[in-house]
Amino acid sequence: MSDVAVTAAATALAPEAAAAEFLRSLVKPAHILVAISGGSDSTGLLIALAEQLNSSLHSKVTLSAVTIDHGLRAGAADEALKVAALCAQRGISHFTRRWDGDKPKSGIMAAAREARYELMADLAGEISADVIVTAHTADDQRETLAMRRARGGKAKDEGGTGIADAMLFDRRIWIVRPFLSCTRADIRAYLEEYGVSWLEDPSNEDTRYERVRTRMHLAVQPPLVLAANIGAKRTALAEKAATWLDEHVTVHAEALCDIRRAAFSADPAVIAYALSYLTAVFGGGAYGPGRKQMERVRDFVNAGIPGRRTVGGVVFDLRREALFLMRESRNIEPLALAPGAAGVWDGRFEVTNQGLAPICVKASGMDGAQVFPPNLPRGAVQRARAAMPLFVSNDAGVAPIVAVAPYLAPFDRFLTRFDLMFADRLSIAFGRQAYRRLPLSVL
Ligand SMILES: Nc1ncnc2c1ncn2[C@@H]1O[C@H](COP(=O)(O)OP(=O)(O)OP(=O)(O)O)[C@@H](O)[C@H]1O
Repeated sequence: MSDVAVTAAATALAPEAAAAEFLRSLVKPAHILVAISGGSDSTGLLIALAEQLNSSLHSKVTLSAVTIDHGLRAGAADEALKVAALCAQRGISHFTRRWDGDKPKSGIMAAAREARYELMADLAGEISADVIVTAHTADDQRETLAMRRARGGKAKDEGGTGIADAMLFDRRIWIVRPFLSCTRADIRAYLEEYGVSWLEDPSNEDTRYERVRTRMHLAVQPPLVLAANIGAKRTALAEKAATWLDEHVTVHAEALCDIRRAAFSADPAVIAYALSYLTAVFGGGAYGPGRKQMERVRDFVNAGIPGRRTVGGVVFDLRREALFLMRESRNIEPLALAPGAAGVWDGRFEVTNQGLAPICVKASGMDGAQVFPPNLPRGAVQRARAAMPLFVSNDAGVAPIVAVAPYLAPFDRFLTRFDLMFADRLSIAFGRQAYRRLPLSVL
């Protein structure tokens, strides 16, 4: 058993206790949007929250519920109606939202999840909900960690977070998972006690899904193991990496950064964590490279021989005084924007066309403007300039008018609270506001 694992007996929370703890953590008044599929976990979460609120300890809390019909199964619309009926019985406002967009041929699960979060976040905006809650359980957590381990991931060390207990989606709304320390068995027993039934999702039995196979495998393993303090380890790492960032890293014009050589004598785990996120941000990726790749970069720096390496679309340019990072100026796709339209270019910049003509955003190449301080090495600056955005108007007579902001890809869609400290510092280094705005006192 790894050092991050503790037995369920020590940490599993009863559903009522988990609901009560979550309600206590909210800054009141609060409006909670419960994501309910109708399965046992999310039905349990809705009932547990409603019961706590009925006991009138939290009179300033409002509950609403949402079911997403992904348009993928014939029975889904019917299930949403059943959930709506349950909510009506309890006097809880219920909304159904349907995913009508084009469905991709591969990666349907990931696309459905993305669409689900998008629809829920939109609804939360419409009804002024402060927070969305989903009913991920300790069993889900255990399955996720087992799957990552099976894929050779880093679930066992501090880099592996599993499912986060709170996540900022799309810089818009926090999604919190109050049942992450509850077991499915306890939730079902709780519902049975209240005489509330739930829907069984047929895909839960479908062994074509990796999660279903993992669940079956885990069912015959020794008692439930929860990775309870993974979050604490990750938070500590994010805080150390934030300090490292403050002490050693300077960002220039949102496209070039230098890291003092002395930084590389720090704890390897801290360096790998920070470098991975820096690589994602400068390379425009949603995820950073794995720890092994970052350790190779660290070894390259510590070997001390000036030269260049490219990892994850980022050039690591080692000079005598510092390591410089910038986007590799190859493979950068142009982005067309109609008047008034906004989009993310190269995963790095959010651009809004505020002019009257259509524009194209592309890599500057040799035409890059001089936006960097004069004392930086020329080669590094030239490379960074070449990968900066250039705005070209489709109407030769009209100059492009744009608003540009750095887009920190790994944090702007799914920011976990473990990474909050590091994300805050990095966004400030990029001249952006920090992320902390939250209706939860626990965060
Ligand atoms: N169709 C749905 N409508 C509303 N909420 C849903 C729906 N599907 C899932 N959820 C919410 O998400 C939780 C987790 O569901 P599930 O494990 O099926 O999703 P997942 O795809 O594994 O997780 P993730 O939320 O990370 O995408 C549920 O307990 C519920 O709160």
